[in-house]
Amino acid sequence: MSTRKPLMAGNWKMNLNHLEAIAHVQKLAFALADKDYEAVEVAVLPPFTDLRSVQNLVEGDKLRIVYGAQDISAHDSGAYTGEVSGSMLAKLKCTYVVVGHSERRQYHGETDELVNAKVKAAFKHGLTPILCVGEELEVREAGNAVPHTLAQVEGALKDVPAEQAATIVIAYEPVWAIGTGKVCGAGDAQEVCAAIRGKVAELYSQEVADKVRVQYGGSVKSGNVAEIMAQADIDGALVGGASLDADEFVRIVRYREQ
Ligand SMILES: O=C[C@H](O)COP(=O)(O)O
Repeated sequence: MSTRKPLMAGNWKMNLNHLEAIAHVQKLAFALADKDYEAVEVAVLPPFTDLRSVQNLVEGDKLRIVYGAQDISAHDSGAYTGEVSGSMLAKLKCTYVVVGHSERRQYHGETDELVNAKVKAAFKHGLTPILCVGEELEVREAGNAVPHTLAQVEGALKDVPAEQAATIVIAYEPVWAIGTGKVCGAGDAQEVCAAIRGKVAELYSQEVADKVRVQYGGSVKSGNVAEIMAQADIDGALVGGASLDADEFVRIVRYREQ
């Protein structure tokens, strides 16, 4: 039986302004009971502009919800217009930061090298990366989902020490399942997530691999989360669209009750 605590994280993407964020987190806090936080870790990943408001709420009301950002600069500081540094996110007491989301890879040209630099920047500033990996539809159809995804894992972890790697969260998100309503079959998701853990064991050790939490992401909803979470190598979900509906996200967090 795994001792890894499941992480249910809501990636809001470019949705909810800071006022909406406050209302949303209040709703989550109101609906979640102590036993929910004991069973799983609940995280929200709002846009940068919401982080201060979420921090004030979480600290002011001592909420057990944690939060993080959706991206991080590979640079520490300086003339990088539009970028947000790891030290800025750490100052806002972020726990997590999403790195290498397929939308960043696709629309902002992020390469494995840049993702690797961002993973290192996150660790440098005491943030836990949620490293996103996963294949496009044509890659899956060609039968290359596993090698494609493992190459992304290896690229992102290049020169990352074992003690840091053991704390990372890796989110397997098949690109074709993101926001499409097409969820990856639980067995297929398990196959890739097990291969990800195997790759971490190969790069480091089985001990490190056993500590790493591997999430599934891609059209997760209350109706499919229980089957996904029943898989041996899946330790949580990275939820996009369904995390914008507080009631639905709470149902996802409570997947064990289904
Ligand atoms: O980060 C979250 C994923 O991109 C999944 O998004 P989705 O749940 O809307 O498919």
